[in-house]
Amino acid sequence: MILTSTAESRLLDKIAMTEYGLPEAVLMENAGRAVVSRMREFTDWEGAFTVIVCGTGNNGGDGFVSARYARGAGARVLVILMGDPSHMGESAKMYRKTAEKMGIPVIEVMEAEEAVPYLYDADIIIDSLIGTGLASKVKGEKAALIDIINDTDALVVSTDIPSGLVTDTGRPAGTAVNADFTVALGSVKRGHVLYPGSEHTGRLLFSPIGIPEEASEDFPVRLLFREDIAPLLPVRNQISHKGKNGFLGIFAGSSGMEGAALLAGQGALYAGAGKTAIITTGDAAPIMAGKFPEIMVSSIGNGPHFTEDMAEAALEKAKAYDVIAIGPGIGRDEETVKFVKKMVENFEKTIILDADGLYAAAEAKIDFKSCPGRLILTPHVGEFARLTGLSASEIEEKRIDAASDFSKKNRLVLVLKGAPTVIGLPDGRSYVNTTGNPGMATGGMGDTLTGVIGAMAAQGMSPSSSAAVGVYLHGLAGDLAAETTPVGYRVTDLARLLPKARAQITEMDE
Ligand SMILES: NC(=O)C1=CN([C@@H]2O[C@H](COP(=O)(O)OP(=O)(O)OC[C@H]3O[C@@H](n4cnc5c(N)ncnc54)[C@H](O)[C@@H]3O)[C@@H](O)[C@H]2O)[C@H](O)CC1
Ligand SMILES: [K+]
Repeated sequence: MILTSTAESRLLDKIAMTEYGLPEAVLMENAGRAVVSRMREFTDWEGAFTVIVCGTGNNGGDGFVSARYARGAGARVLVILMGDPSHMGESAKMYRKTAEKMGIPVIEVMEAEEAVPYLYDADIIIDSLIGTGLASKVKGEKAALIDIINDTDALVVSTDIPSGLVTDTGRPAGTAVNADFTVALGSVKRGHVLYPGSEHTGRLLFSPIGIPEEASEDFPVRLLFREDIAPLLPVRNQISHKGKNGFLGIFAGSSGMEGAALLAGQGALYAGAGKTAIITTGDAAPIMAGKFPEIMVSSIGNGPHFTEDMAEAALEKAKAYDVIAIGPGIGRDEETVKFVKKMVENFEKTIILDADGLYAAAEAKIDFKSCPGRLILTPHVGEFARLTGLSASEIEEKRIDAASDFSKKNRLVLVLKGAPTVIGLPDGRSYVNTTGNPGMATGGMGDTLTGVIGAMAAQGMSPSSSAAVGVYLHGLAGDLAAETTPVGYRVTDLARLLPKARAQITEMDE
């Protein structure tokens, strides 16, 4: 499913109207009706005192349509209109008249205070004050009205996007409605999935409004749902044997940081890699040996961490692997930085670069475009800040564009971890993941994800698909873990749920 910016959602409306001949009034009718029909599953309109708060834009127009359908569903309805009615567009004006013709009371208010008696009495409030047309910081009486809506204990349903939320960034423009439900109309917007927009949105529902799918087929940002992932998963047929499911070599660990390497290996194991090897340093190997009988642990050179002179032997060893991962627990010694540089600039198959492997890449100023291999980088915001020179807040402000700009410029796959995780593709398109939860913000989750993505790539998937499936699966396993223990579940609990998550994806596909 596509994820749109404000400009893209406006373009979609325009294409629908001009190229497909769908009048604005039809889109608006579909929108207003969708809000009421999608909510039937979650609330009983019958007898509910419903106050529809309308602005003077098309979001308000949707609200006048919703008033009719809520009435039709048995609710007692009343419309509060705030703003200069002369600003209303033709469709919105028309639907106001329709509602009034049916005897639906429309109360024009200039001050938020006037709306107080109705709002505090409401069972349900439909928030149709401002949608994607938010122009700047919400000012004056509309801001006060939003704060009153948030203060009531009515069930709040936002039309298209919570009023006051900036569609492109998910940030409140001064203040924003805290909705219990938001019905996204025609497309899911970036503000619905970017933090804190995802909190203001509440439970996100989606409804098409008649815009043909073709209109958006080349839009660059897509949300990853199960139906996007299922077709990408390699089918494990009966005769499949470990050789077919690929060989992943994980160059990881150092003295005192053996755990990260083991967690990456564990992630690969439970994600179905055919064979998994951990290659580590002389001092770290004995600590790891035997922890997972299925994982071959070997070492190159002696000493506490990787050094440049180990690179030749490592590249020799790496010939046996289909995919390698570099980084979990390798440390930041300058010799290790040189080791990583040699590996990344000479290995010709797929490399997942993570954790201190990313630190090394930034320190050594590796020119990713000139590397012979297919790269997948998996930074969290801090590692990405070091790679790009952007600050963490600059990145969070434009997480989707920051990821896709970087992946396009460096012609690689970038997994920008966080809420939500964004996958930038070499051609500048991007995926936004829809699985995962706050319980996953703990040490070792990233190491595990490296192993999961490595396992997907080892099973023959392209770097883009490996990243998409790996991130989705990892988050889904985290959601399964959270079902039993909301917070405080261990990374290992998540890893052990990977096979169940994978089965859940393929089962539902049959
Ligand atoms: N375009 C279409 O074909 C369809 C759009 N749909 C709905 O329309 C809105 C977008 O409508 P738009 O007319 O562009 O503006 P809004 O109604 O979202 O907002 C304008 C409204 O808000 C007030 N306002 C704007 N900025 C501020 C501010 N900073 N402070 C206070 N008030 C502000 C302005 O005065 C107007 O009253 C979209 O979200 C959909 O809901 C249909 O769904 C489908 C057809
Ligand atoms: K709204």
